[in-house]
Amino acid sequence: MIVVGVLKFPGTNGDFDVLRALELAGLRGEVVWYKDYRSGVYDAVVLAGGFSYGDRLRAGAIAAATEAVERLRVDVERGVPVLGICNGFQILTEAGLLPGALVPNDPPGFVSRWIRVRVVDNETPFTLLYQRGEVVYMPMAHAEGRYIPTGPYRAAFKYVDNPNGSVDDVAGVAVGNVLGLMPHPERAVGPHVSRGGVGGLKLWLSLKQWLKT
Ligand SMILES: NC(=O)CC[C@H](N)C(=O)O
Repeated sequence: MIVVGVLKFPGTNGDFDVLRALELAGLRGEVVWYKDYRSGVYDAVVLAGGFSYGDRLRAGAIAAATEAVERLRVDVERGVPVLGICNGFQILTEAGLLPGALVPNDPPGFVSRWIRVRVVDNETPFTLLYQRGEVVYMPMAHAEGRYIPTGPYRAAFKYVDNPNGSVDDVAGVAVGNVLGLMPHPERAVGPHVSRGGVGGLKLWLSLKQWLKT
């Protein structure tokens, strides 16, 4: 049976929403506490959002130094699709699994509102059902989401109205089967989880198609 692991650290708070979104797409998800994470178990892995370790040091920095992320690295090398949402994206950049850094917003402060993003790469396991250039609506909720490249990178999503000062309007970055995204596709799957936006639904359905379930 196909199972998507939803990795949870102390302070992760988006895991339940991810489970619900997976379920709506017809995928089976399983929350896995970081200490219990093993490589070779999951068909795909989602790092849910939140405030791992209270965002101490830098958002994502402490989680990135755990054994769980070393095990995740093994799965990435084997081609397992991995999605980091918001704090999950911050963990992936801190771990060097995605290029660049996510630094405090400019202008500074926590921004929680619905925004529009444009899909620029529809060749990832999480975006194949979107049209290239399609604009989708999703909520954002972060204080450290300003993307700064540190070398070459492939943007997967771009903000339509840049809310945080990200270089080149970058909202999401992909490398191989790894995708990081600042806004929350798990909170844009229908009225039960959000106020009705469904811009994230195709992301979960894309994964389902990619996994051929
Ligand atoms: N929603 C989240 O994942 C929060 C992200 C992060 N802790 C920040 O505020 O930047």
